[in-house]
Amino acid sequence: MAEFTRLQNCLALIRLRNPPVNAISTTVARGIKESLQKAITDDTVKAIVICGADGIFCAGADIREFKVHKTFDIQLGDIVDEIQRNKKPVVAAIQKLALGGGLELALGCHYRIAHAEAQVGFPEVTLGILPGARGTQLLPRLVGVPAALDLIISGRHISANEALKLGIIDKIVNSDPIEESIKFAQRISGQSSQELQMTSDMVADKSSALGPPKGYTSKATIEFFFYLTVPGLCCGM
Ligand SMILES: C/C=C(\C)C(=O)SCCNC(=O)CCNC(=O)[C@H](O)C(C)(C)COP(=O)(O)OP(=O)(O)OC[C@H]1O[C@@H](n2cnc3c(N)ncnc32)[C@H](O)[C@@H]1OP(=O)(O)O
Repeated sequence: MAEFTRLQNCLALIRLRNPPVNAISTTVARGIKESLQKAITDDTVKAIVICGADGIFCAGADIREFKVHKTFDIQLGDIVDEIQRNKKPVVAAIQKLALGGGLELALGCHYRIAHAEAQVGFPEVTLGILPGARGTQLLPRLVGVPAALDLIISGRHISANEALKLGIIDKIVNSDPIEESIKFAQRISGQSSQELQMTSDMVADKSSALGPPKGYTSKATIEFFFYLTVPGLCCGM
């Protein structure tokens, strides 16, 4: 499930809870969607923090459901779109792990604050799939196409430090990232929706200005580049 808490100071906290790794099951996805709706439609909420329970953000889609249904049906892409469409700033507080769909959820947020020991990555390739919930568009916007390809194709987990250097994470802390995210969300909750919209537009402009990386000129690479960067060309979630 996902727990919705209305905090003081005009903030809402959405906490993923699905032991042992807060994987995104259909129930968790529904909980996130409902919590987001509550936070977005409540005019007294000015900023939103998303975190995980029990010291871990999220290890991605719930592979227990995958084993039963042979497919993931969590509509995570819709959730990421909703976060991005919404005008209130959303901060992801990353403790320990943000993998697969967990990283896509965090990439959909406007800011990411991680604990120094956290790790992030896209392990989808180890399941024979590609990130399908906007990760293939959002990651290259932040880190560029070659680094995004490397992470998506290798499936490797990287440290918070490497993620910070690449630009995936905005800030690393040695203290509790949830507390830090709440403080940060409080600070930015004064930002007008117009300012936030301008920031989102700038990120979108930057991504559409990206061309295929120099030296990568084969037709297959260019097609893959567009697959990576153009929303809607991506399969299924
Ligand atoms: C579409 C697809 C989308 C959106 C995706 O997100 S695909 C990606 C799905 N996620 C993964 O493939 C991650 C797989 N898990 C791991 O790599 C590791 O388990 C871990 C790094 C998350 C933790 O490793 P470790 O500390 O060594 O511990 P264990 O491997 O022993 O795992 C601990 C328990 O957690 C359960 N687990 C792990 N990942 C998931 C998951 N995604 N969904 C459900 N449960 C998960 C794992 O089975 C262990 O459970 P128990 O055996 O202790 O009951």
